[in-house]
Amino acid sequence: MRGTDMAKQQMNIKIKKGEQFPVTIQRIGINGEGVGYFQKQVVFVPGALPGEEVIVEATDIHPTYAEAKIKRIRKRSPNRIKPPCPLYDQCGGCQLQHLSYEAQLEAKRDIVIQALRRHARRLDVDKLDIRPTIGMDNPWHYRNKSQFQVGMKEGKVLAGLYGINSHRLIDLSECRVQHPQTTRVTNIVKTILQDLRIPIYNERTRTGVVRTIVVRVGFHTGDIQLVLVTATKDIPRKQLLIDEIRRRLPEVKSIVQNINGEKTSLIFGDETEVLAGDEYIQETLGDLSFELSSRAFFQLNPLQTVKLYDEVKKAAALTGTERIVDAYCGVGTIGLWLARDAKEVRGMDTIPEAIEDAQNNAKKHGFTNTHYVVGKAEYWLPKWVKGGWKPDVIIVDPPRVGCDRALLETILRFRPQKVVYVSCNPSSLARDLDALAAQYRVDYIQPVDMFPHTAHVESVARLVLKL
Ligand SMILES: C[S@@+](CC[C@H](N)C(=O)[O-])C[C@H]1O[C@@H](n2cnc3c(N)ncnc32)[C@H](O)[C@@H]1O
Repeated sequence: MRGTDMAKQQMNIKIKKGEQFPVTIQRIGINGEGVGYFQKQVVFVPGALPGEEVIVEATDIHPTYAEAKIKRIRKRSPNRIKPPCPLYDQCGGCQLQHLSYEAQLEAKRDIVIQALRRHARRLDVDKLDIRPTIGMDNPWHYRNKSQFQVGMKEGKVLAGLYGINSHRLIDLSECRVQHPQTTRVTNIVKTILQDLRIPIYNERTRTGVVRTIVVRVGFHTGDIQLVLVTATKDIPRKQLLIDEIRRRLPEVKSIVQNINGEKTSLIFGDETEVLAGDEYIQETLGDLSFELSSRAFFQLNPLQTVKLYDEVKKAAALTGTERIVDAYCGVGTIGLWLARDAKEVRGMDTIPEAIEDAQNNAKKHGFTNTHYVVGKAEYWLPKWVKGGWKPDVIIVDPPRVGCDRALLETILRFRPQKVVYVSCNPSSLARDLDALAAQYRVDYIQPVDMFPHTAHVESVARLVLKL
């Protein structure tokens, strides 16, 4: 990311590894690190904050930038606070706990601005309406899903996240950004795995069975789903394991096994089996309820999701006569949020279970104006348009890589009135807005904080067709 961001600058870094020097931090970078300059060379300093003067030591030298660690803070930012989590320095989950929440919100808006300056050369960023980040009233315990890797250390089962820039597993028996139920369930499952001596997967030797414990909680329903991701289909003492989970965690409504035998950083494999209870859990957003199967994407911060979707609704400004596309629809949440105000909603997603959930969710609420299909957005949109079905508003909510070029080209070719771009990655947002700027005016961008204390920022961009 940094390499490609900086590559265009063709800068030759003369800093040497181990060299110590002062840096004044200018801004927060896309990964949450402080970014400053030393003799016009870009330096990334994890843990440093805008306005701080720090003495650093270069740790890694790249062709266009250096990475450095703080040796001493010469001038502290007034926004620096003591990170509330005792594991913050080790765990790689959060990057901004040392920054006050108000300042995090400002930094996130700035991250969006920086990404636009770098990747959206066609846009006059200074003239864009980039709004203050919408934050949370209480920015803790907001995550509805934990995905903790499982490991063994000195005969003890651990579950947690990998440490900063390392593959060392940090055992997290408590986490301040997770809903307390997710960590409680994980802790009990960890004990059960230990008691029953279920083999834990070893990444290095590629032996053992249990890889990841995934727990998803319905904030508004209290439903809990547990997914055990295993490297093999067989689990020694499987029935005993299921019985023990049911006995000690009767509140878990859905117990699922997902099999992933690949050497991959992806959590889930393609095969899923319900071990006990239901296939789905329920969650509600506003007055809509959703069935969620284990592999389907669902926003991780339900309290902010309602604010995010209200922003999408505001940006779409529907009158009831529009045909809309909910591209990258997941379980259909955005489209259903808007369906009452639209003539027709069509959505697509590559995960078949998500589409099945979307269809069930639409049916359950009695929507007859929705239509969901499995497949790539870049395949379906051109097909619909060629077939004579032309949407008035397109909502895209792609994964971090952004939209496929073919999808953008289809939008540019047939020119719907409005595009609402929901993005979890400012860099791909900026790149795609730059492409769309050939035909669209960026009316405004609204950042929303879905992940307090991390460097992630979600944005809703409203684009209107140029006259
Ligand atoms: C950021 S999620 C958005 C989900 C949904 N809009 C929501 O708010 O819950 C991105 C979704 O895109 C899907 N996806 C990834 N690549 C896709 C593609 N090329 N075409 C359609 N869907 C895709 C993923 O399965 C995932 O559900």
